[in-house]
Amino acid sequence: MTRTPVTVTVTGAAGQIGYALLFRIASGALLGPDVPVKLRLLEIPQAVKAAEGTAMELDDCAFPLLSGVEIFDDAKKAFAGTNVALLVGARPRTKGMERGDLLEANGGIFKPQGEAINAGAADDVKILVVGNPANTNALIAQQHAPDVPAERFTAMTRLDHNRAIAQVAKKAGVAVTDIKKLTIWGNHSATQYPDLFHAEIAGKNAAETVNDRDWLENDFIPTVAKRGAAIIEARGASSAASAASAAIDHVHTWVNGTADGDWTSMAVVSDGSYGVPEGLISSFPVTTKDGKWEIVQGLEIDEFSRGRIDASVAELSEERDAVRKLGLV
Ligand SMILES: NC(=O)C1=CN([C@@H]2O[C@H](COP(=O)(O)OP(=O)(O)OC[C@H]3O[C@@H](n4cnc5c(N)ncnc54)[C@H](O)[C@@H]3O)[C@@H](O)[C@H]2O)C=CC1
Ligand SMILES: O=C([O-])CC(=O)C(=O)O
Repeated sequence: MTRTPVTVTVTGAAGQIGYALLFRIASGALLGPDVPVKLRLLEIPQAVKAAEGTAMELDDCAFPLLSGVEIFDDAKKAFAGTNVALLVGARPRTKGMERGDLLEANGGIFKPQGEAINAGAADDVKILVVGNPANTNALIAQQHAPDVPAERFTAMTRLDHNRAIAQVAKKAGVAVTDIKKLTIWGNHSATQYPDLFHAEIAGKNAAETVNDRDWLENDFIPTVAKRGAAIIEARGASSAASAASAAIDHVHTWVNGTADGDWTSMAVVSDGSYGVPEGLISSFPVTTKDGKWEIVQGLEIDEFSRGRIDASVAELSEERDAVRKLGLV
């Protein structure tokens, strides 16, 4: 039986993450090797031509699962009927821009995109916001889509999650597949808290197995939290292929489920769990099943972890206050 193609909308399609992402979606990595996809690319008018070039290359790959590519510079059209929306395009911070300016500029993108998703996306739409500041951009879009269940709006901390797994595996001299139950808490920013106290290495507590508190506090946490800046320093451009790979992982896990005995990190709308104020889009440990996520409950949070989680969540509250003042939420 031939399946109906799933419609996937990608914003910022002509950007560097878009270039790394689209080919993997079309190859089947996003949804699975038997799921045909239809791509809808959204760009600003100046970048439509570049998106057309990428679409030509997608044609040239003759991907068996790709049933069509359409390009738009109008959000309402791009999100009409979409099942999966990957919101990658955002306004980067430029010289002389204050944080408030950045939030305002992104509000100008994520408010209309939230409205467009509300107006025309498919009933089962799932949204991943990658464009920074990802958590607050997701909050802005979610607040302008009152008819879409809030839990469908998520923001990406899977890149941080994957970065943390890679660092622990290297430190412990094990395979990345031996690391389970890693959690990124809070904001996708330098305040994020990668948590090893609930993680496992080959079935044993990760923090105890590593048994190196100095490394955990002064190497592991800052390395993961500042990895984005380190990549920019080394590459002269921000993470692109790894960000695209994490976006694929995020949606694939959301749709296909977490493995038994493991969880992942996703920034999702808080229900008040772990003292995170309700409504903030904050990263938590989550399990997924049948296309739905659930926050892992009952983890004991010690004083050290409490302080780290609270600091990152306080930053999210400040960002929410700032966009409230701008009338964006
Ligand atoms: N959450 C995460 O872990 C990560 C997030 N990022 C963020 O992802 C975003 C994209 O990164 P890159 O692809 O490297 O940037 P880029 O600058 O190469 O591409 C962004 C693209 O978005 C487009 N765009 C701007 N406004 C748009 C709008 N209103 N509608 C549709 N498209 C629009 C631009 O024309 C451009 O082609 C940035 O905000 C970056 O900071 C990057 C890495 C990791
Ligand atoms: O810092 C940036 O612009 C890119 C980013 O979010 C990351 O690499 O984590």
